Amino acid sequence: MKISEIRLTVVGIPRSTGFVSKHVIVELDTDEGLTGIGEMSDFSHLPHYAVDVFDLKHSLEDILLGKNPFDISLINKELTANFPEANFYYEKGNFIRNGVDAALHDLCAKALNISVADLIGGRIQEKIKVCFPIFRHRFMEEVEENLAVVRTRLAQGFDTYRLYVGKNLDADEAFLDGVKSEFGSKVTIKSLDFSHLLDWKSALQATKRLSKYEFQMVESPAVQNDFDGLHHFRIKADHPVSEHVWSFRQQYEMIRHDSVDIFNISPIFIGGITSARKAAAAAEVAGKGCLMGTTQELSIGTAAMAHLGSSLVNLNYTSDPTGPELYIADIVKNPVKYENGYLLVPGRDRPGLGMELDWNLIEQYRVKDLSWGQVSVHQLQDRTTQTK
Ligand SMILES: O=C(O)C(=O)C[C@@H](O)[C@H](O)C(=O)O
Ligand SMILES: [Mg+2]
Ligand SMILES: [Mg+2]
Repeated sequence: MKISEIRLTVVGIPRSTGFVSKHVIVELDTDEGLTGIGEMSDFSHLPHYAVDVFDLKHSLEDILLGKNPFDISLINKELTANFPEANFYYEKGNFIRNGVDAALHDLCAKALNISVADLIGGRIQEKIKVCFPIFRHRFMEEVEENLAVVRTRLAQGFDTYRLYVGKNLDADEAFLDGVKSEFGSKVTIKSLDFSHLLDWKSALQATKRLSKYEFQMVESPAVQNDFDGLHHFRIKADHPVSEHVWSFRQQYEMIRHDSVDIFNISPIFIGGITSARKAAAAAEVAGKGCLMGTTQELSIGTAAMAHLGSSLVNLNYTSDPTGPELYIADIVKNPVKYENGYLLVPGRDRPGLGMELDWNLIEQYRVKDLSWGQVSVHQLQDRTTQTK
């Protein structure tokens, strides 16, 4: 079997907050009539420049056309040579490799008539515990809006939340106070996520201030790649520390500096299912915990994570992917499902990722490229359309 054609389609899909995320859908055709699909999810992150999708298609054609899709390791090696790791959380090369690697997995599993989870080691869990995101407060008036989000989502079964913090601590505190008094033990706060916005000392002070409320861990409480800072924070804080993995060098440094307790691993930020499995294995070997993060994928990207999570032996903390619940629409006929705060892994009876494209929806949300339009740094950091 040989890859014979590549198609890249860009969609721009708003979230219920109004923020629009742009994604690239990848289709890989083969000479045997099979098509694999993948997703380069959420290009709407810093850095504030756009990948030229027309040009990208040509680069990928050079790498992929004529290759046997089962040569996943070889193809990943070539992808990494062309789109190298850059030690930045939102490095777009990782998004590109991720979309291709997902499509390869979909294609190979379809060729064998098995699911992707079965291709990569089989199923340890059929559902994955997830938390719902509460985006960062900038103003006090957002506290009530976010408590209303908890009210609505709790009724749908989401009993665990992660809170982005660090821009308005009074509002962060008011939110946590509101959650405690209104929902009590019915709601769990999984993490406070500082998103690298503060240096470790400021994050430590903020964490101490918010520690009168219960939460399970603290994420990204230092600037990016400050491995010593994360270590100092970790030694001084009572809570476990989690950090995203965005390159193998960075993961190695975090292990060497004993910077974290938990690795937040997601295919989008490390460049695919293949790399995410390596990162999870490294976490296991280093004796660290593991959870699956998110960029807020659509259903194809989320299904890829569900299959990955299903096969991981060390997924020992609540994970993050809830994208399909945040966007106002999806681009597949059969979106992934959530039940009682769990992401359900598509069944063994559905070959590949178990997703089928819906071209009516794609046409509705298709945009011509990844260009940005009007958006500010704070909107990108806080995933909001709020212009104040
Ligand atoms: O844990 C994180 O960090 C995220 O979830 C990052 C978010 O910015 C996410 O990528 C989003 O687009 O909302
Ligand atoms: Mg995070
Ligand atoms: Mg994102």
